[in-house]
Amino acid sequence: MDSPRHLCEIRRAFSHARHRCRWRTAFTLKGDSLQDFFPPGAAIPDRLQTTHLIRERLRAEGHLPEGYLRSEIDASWRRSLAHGVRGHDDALVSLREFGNLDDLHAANRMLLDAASPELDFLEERCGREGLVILADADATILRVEGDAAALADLGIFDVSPGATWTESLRGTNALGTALVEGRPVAIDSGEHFIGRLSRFSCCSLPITDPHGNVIGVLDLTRDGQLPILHDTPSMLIGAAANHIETRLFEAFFPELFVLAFHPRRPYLDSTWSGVLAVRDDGEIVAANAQACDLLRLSRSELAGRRCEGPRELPFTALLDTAGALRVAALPGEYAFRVLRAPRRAATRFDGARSVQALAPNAAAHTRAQTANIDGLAKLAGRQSRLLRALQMARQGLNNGLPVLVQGETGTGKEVIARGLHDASARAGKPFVAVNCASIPEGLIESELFGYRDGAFTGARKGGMTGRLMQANGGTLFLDEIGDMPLHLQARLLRVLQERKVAPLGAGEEQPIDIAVICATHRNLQTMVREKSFREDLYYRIHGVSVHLPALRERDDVDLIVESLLARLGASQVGISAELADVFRTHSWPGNIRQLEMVLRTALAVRADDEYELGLDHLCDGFIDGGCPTTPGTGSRGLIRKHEDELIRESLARHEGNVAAAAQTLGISRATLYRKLKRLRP
Ligand SMILES: Nc1ncnc2c1ncn2[C@@H]1O[C@H](COP(=O)(O)OP(=O)(O)OP(=O)(O)O)[C@@H](O)[C@H]1O
Repeated sequence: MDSPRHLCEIRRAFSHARHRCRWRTAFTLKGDSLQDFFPPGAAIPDRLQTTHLIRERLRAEGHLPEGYLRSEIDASWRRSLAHGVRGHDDALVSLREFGNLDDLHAANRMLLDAASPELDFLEERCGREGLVILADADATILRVEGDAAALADLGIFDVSPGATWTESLRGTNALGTALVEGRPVAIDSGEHFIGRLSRFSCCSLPITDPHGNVIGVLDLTRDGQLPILHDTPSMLIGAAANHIETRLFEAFFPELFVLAFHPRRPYLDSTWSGVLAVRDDGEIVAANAQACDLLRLSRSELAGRRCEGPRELPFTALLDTAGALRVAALPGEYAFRVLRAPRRAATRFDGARSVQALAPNAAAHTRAQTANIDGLAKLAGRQSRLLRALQMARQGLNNGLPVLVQGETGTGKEVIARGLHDASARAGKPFVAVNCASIPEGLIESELFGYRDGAFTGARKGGMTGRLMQANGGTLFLDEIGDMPLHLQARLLRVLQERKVAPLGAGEEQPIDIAVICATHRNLQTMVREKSFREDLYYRIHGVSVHLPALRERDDVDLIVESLLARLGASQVGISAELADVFRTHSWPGNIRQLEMVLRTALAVRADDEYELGLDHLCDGFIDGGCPTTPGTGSRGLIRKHEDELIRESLARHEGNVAAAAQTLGISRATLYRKLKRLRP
């Protein structure tokens, strides 16, 4: 029940907050009582008072009163609570320092390079007011500019490269919350979940790559409350994020034209202009959010279209005879500027040039020698055989050999495929995963090969770029290759041999440059003997083979538990010796995925102040007869039941939004769709 006195206090502070004026004063948060933070007689900011009282209430009564925080902050505080973050005492929040800063920087080289000029500029303009921070897509800080020492004296001592600021670890904070929300977020002083951060305000903007994937976040953190109106620093940081995204177009597509356009010429250099990456022949490969808004088409609708005139798009883009891209808009429609022409002198689009231009260049290759190789070592844990196989696979990929990853379900095949891509010369290029088991049979062909406008009844207007072409220049990961229908195996074989793709309904073939990783839990040799898998395709994809051991065969379950707990935002939690023993000897039919579910369940049932998981946190019958340890029997059923409940819960929480539910569950959308098939009556 609400305590009337407490509610009254919060209401009073809340109504002051509504009418507050711009406030700025020096204060230091040290103790537990709000009065301790201010010199006698100093004005206490209203929002800080409100949030302080709410935090007190939460501590005393264990629940968050409704209706006092802004709705996005309220939602974030509730998520913070669900993650077990403690608003008053974050002494136990350890810094999840990235093991090796060189690795962290190598893994984010493209983002760092694109952001570097903006960070220097922002430091000059806003460095005295606070900190300018760039973090990666996991909220791990890459670079900090500004007077970090001054802010450290005031209580933020853990803002440094390598420190992770996910919401699950540190509660509501602009960096972590902007990544969860996928949009710009401002956190005003006391709105931080952890009391220690109350005197600071931050605004963060996610940074997306040209395909629309969030790859980082830019943040401005200042002492004191947020100004009511957008002030110069907040506007500068918004423009900076935009410039970084445009520069990423140039870094992502060195072989393409990058164009800016806007209906009004003076706006061409502004943050409102649309940006497109366009091939020599006018085909659009990528578009920024503003381009989508201006043309009223989504990214996927734009990709693959040609700028061919009024019926397609209101402009044309073609090479002239001198090899320069000429863009012409309908009269009065758009103004254009070519931001960057391809590095090589452009010639008319032809297969030979295209493949050459898309092949990994020497610089990328050198980068890949250093980038993320440690990531593979981490994935291999203490399995020296696996590490050797992964090193061979990486070399194989760099030399154009396909890699086949085999292992039982849940052993981490997709994780390994991504790790190999990240450690290869194609790191930073597209990694396109296709789950051959989750796409309806009738759609696999169009999904893989794409189609031209009008290729078949019901085809999307403007056609669609297939997954093979989307992976051009990068890596194609064909998961569950054993489930690919026979007739498509023949088409895939042809693509792998000829390195050319013809979208459905198109006569001409386009050259393609991809590295290929396939994975399966099936025994392909048996399938070849039974004639359900083509022998020639088997030998074509079986370049370097990586066999992933089942969890019961691994002697480093402890390392995997550690990495899973960290990923679940519970790196401060450990496991008891007895539980470690049980984990080591269990047969784990569902492998790492099953272990992850068990840990998720155990974390969910532990009390807030418990930092060691023990046998008591296991589901009933996990150890005794109720959870037998032989594969394929009751244990799988029990784990499945928990898994199904988590899936239903997550879908309900996200009102049926599969992408959001998959993100919360930490699985890919394709995996969630596959699991949903099982849930259907
Ligand atoms: N080395 C690892 N450390 C920690 N977690 C891991 C590791 N490998 C895999 N995982 C986690 O285990 C789960 C299953 O991994 P993944 O989907 O890659 O397995 P899979 O073999 O492809 O599964 P399936 O056969 O069902 O497609 C994922 O949640 C993944 O993040």
